[in-house]
Amino acid sequence: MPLAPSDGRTARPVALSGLRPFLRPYRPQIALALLFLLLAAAATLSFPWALRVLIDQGLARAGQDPAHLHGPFLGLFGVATALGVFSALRFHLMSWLGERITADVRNAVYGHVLRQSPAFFEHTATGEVLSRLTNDTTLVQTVLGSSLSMGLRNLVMGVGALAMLVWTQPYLMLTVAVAIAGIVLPSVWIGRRVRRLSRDSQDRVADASAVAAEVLNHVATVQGHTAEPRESARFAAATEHAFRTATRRSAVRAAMVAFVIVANAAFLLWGLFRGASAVIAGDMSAGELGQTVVYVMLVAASVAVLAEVYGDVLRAAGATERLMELLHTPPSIVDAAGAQPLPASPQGLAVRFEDLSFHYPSRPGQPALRSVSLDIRAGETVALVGPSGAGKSTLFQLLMRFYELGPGDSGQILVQGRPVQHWTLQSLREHIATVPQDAVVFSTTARDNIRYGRPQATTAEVERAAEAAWAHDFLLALPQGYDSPLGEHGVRLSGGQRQRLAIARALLKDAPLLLLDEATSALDAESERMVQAALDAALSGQGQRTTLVIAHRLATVQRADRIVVMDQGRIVEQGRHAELLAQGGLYARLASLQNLGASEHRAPDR
Ligand SMILES: Nc1ncnc2c1ncn2[C@@H]1O[C@H](COP(=O)(O)OP(=O)(O)OP(=O)(O)O)[C@@H](O)[C@H]1O
Repeated sequence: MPLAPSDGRTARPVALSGLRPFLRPYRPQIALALLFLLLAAAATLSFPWALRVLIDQGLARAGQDPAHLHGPFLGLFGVATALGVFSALRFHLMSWLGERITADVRNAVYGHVLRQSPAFFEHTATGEVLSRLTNDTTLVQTVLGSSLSMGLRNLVMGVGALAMLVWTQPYLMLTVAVAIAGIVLPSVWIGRRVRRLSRDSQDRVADASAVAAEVLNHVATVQGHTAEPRESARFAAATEHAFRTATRRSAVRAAMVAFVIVANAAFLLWGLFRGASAVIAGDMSAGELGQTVVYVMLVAASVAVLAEVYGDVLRAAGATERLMELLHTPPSIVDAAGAQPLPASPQGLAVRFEDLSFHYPSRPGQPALRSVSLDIRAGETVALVGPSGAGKSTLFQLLMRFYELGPGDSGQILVQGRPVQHWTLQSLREHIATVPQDAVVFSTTARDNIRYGRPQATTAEVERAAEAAWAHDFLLALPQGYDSPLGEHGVRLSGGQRQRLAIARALLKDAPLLLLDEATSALDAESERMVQAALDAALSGQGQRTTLVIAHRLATVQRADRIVVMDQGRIVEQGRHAELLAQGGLYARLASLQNLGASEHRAPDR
């Protein structure tokens, strides 16, 4: 299922309700934040009223000793202090909530995405997921941490100021309502256009980042082709586009600011004029006029803020929708009802493929396996041999349950005599160690890289595994030995070293089933012999573990109890090296073409 485009066009504010489960744990903090919000709003609203009292009862009595003003002014200062304290508390609590809830959402989405099967990542780009985890959560955080709090404060204040107006100047209300509509409606219209342009400008920035990410990942290739000026120009074109879109947005926004200021001023001046006329005519006291003006200003300001906040709320609703979509995509491969943990199997796992036919979900028309039947005893070492695309890795993928049989598939996989789904996913994968063809090195220390499959392993165990995999010496020679950081932000390992590290990792995991994909990449003779020696160690577990190895070298094939030859998704031959050579079939042909028949094997000197 492809994910929705991340433009928020269809989002409605109700989409924010997806966040409800994340708000629930923080109900006390939310209640407290609302209380401070109400207290701060009450303090603000009491100001204009105090102003009227001051003007009418204080200033109006000209010629008196100003000492009687001390009390009211001190009172006002008290209100201002309360306003400051309550606002600060509200601000801090709301920001805390915004950050906390966003962090929770981010962790939940990441944890969930990590459980998705490889098929999910075939149709969802990693960049898309990352953008949701960063950009969308940031949008939600802005709204929860600031816009929503601003909106609520202005809503309370706007409604409060309106109520005070109705109470003190009911006849003015109609005029105020008309004026507000005159300011708000055009603002909402312009606001919508600003939002669209904001979205465009964000997309253009994302385009520029995409260009940069690709180029930086392949910077050596770019420099090798002396394409730096071309790439700079391509990036500059993308940033220029982003700049132009952003400029258009700010121009529209500037026009909107001008309109709001002028319209507000016109409305206020007109009100003041009417009010001043009423004071002169004796229909209204000066204090009442002052109070009314401030209330009207409060109403107008809060309406303007609310219109702006609404835009943010819509954008956050879109972001929430996209995050919830990720969070609510169930992983396609999960434990079956009543799945059992796979019991410890010190003699290795027995594996059986029964008349297995399989298509990858993205290739329903092309079978990757056709009626494969293979019985592997516990403790046996089986070499899989065959041309590229024969289906060897597919057997591994299905054993690990990275893919499940779909509607057009048939047969089954048995582990320890039970269908693979009988066992819990976690226990199944805990019982399998893998050495992929392209060994993955994480950007952490060498020690942690080896410990990846068994994080609780002791230092001595790590070193023993490294020694068996012929990795100890080169690891010791690194600048900080086993503590040297590797990978992207550390030491770069050679292809052969990476493979030995991956073998050490698998040996340390010490699982009853080892799935080994022998690397085909060309290594120099010395490196090749080291890798071969490491493989020997991995393959020496006959009787204690079952090993399935996708083999490309004679030495590996010869160590196997049995060789299974695959072609176009089928098993075409089975037997031992000499038997298969004698048969003169596909194996004999492959052996003469590849180094299967050629490479000799001699352990390197330690
Ligand atoms: N994720 C996938 N989605 C769709 N098709 C796939 C996928 N992985 C492999 N295939 C296809 O399934 C078939 C079997 O592939 P598989 O990787 O099992 O071959 P292999 O024998 O391991 O080859 P190699 O030695 O080159 O790795 C091929 O036709 C391949 O293109």
